[in-house]
Amino acid sequence: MIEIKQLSKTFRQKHAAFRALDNINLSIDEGDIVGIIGSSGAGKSTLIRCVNLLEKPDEGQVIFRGTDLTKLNSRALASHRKKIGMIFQHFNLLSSRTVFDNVALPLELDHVSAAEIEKKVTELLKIVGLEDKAAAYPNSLSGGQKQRVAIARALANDPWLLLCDEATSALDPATTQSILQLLRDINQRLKITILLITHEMDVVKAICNHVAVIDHGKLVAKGTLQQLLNENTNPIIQQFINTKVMTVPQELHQQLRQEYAEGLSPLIELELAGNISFDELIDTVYNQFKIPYKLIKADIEYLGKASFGKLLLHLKGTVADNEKAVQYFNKRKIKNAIKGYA
Ligand SMILES: Nc1ncnc2c1ncn2[C@@H]1O[C@H](COP(=O)(O)OP(=O)(O)OP(=O)(O)O)[C@@H](O)[C@H]1O
Repeated sequence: MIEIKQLSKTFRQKHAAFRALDNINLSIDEGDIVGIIGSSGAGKSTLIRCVNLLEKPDEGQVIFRGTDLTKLNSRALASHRKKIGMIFQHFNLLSSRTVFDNVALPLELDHVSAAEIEKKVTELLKIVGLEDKAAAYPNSLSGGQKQRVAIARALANDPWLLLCDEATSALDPATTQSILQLLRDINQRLKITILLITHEMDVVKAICNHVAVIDHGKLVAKGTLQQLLNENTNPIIQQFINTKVMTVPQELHQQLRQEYAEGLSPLIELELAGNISFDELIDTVYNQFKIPYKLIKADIEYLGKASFGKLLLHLKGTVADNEKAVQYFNKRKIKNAIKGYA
């Protein structure tokens, strides 16, 4: 569907030049939902904007269904661009136009007849679940509804590819889920390929079948999420999973001693990085080492049989048994840190 080949982009300012994309190679298959992740400033937006030539790359090719977009004149490019829809974090709707007229805009610009516009917009509003809002103005809509309007507008020209630039970042978690569900439906029912940028693990987990990681303008990893997580070497992916800090609950924190003393038990933080499941870990601690424990906190993501995330365990075994458990964690390469004794 899309092949990005040796793509580079340098922003030149008066006294400085900044290489935002450095020799990116990425191919996206028909029907894929690909997520691009990376730290702030890594080049994600620049990459997605280069795909539809909103940003002109200095070098490289963007081959869209066999045509290199970088080689087209502006007229031919405009015609190919119709098959690439785009949605944005802040929706970019026209506040002076109704929902219907916002969705109709690309069709009006394409000189489609009024009757056809009526039919198409009605159909699109139905797809995004906003049939009853056709006459409303954007200001009267919720964030999720605004994004639905933007999605309907992006679908007006029956695109093959939909680019999403942090499309759910301004939405609450429940609305995010409903927009992701809509994007998944669009992908499956309308067979539209999706390329999205996100900084949210949940978005990748919910809908992406492939992930590309960008760092300082370079593509540093690509594959299924499972593959990338299993590789377990990429600090950006690790950062992406383990963003949450495990704070010790206040009451326990007050009892916590830094040094071991008789009668105290270790409070241990464990980091699961896909090499063991949460269930196996707990089973080993309890059934194999016979250590009674208290699970203080857990922030775990499940992906197939693997688990990712952090947990706080208060191990209440004998000193020798607790020590055996720590040796086991080390052997299984499970990062662990004793936060204190209580
Ligand atoms: N028009 C521009 N002129 C100069 N520098 C730019 C321009 N656009 C982007 N940059 C720089 O290129 C780098 C990559 O920017 P980009 O917006 O692609 O990053 P990003 O990964 O999308 O970041 P974020 O997650 O914060 O949106 C940044 O250092 C940015 O400052």
